[in-house]
Amino acid sequence: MAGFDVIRYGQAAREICDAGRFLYGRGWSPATSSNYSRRIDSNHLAITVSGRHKGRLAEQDVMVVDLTGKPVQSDCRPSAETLLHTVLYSDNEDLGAVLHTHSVKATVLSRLVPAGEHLVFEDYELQKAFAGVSTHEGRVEVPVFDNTQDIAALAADTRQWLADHPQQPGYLIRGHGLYTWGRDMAECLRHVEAFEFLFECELETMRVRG
Ligand SMILES: CSC[C@@H](O)[C@@H](O)C(=O)COP(=O)(O)O
Ligand SMILES: [Zn+2]
Repeated sequence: MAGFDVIRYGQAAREICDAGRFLYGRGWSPATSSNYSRRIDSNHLAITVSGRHKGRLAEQDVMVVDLTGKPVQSDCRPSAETLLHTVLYSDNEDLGAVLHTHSVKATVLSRLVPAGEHLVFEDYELQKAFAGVSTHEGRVEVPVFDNTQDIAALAADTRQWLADHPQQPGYLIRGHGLYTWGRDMAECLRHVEAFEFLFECELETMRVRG
């Protein structure tokens, strides 16, 4: 007994591999950066093995962990940032996928937001690409957490923030990248694209204003 449905694992692994090819192709997951996960059931998720090239993922590059981040039937090491994924799934049973990317725009913009401030998207039609947003007339607040190698501490900080702001679609880590999530992989990929478009708009606005 695997302890999880192997057919669902196979489907999750294929979705993760396809997402990797797309995100690497767009330049948003360079040089083995990034990690991706997909829920299998209420207690298991499929997640990328640490250090793998995201543009060339195959099924053996995707493993199963439980919601504490413990590997299930695998000798591989899961993503070093597994806890940033598991806290999201633990606190939201409707969550089906999490994508972490390292684009140039996310990285640069995260360094330009002053310490203690959020990035705020306002009056962009494309905000409606985020789940639950039906008008441009709202605010999407994106917190910027300081980067750290202490992933357990960062996971605790992100968990607290999400508990206080349950509708937000993602967060940045300064000088590092984006975390976003969705009910399924399609929604999660849409969120990555929406963030990237909005990051570019913000950076271009700053450039034009000087
Ligand atoms: C290639 S440096 C990026 C890593 O330090 C990390 O931030 C990352 O996104 C990938 O880590 P991984 O352990 O492969 O999931
Ligand atoms: Zn990273």
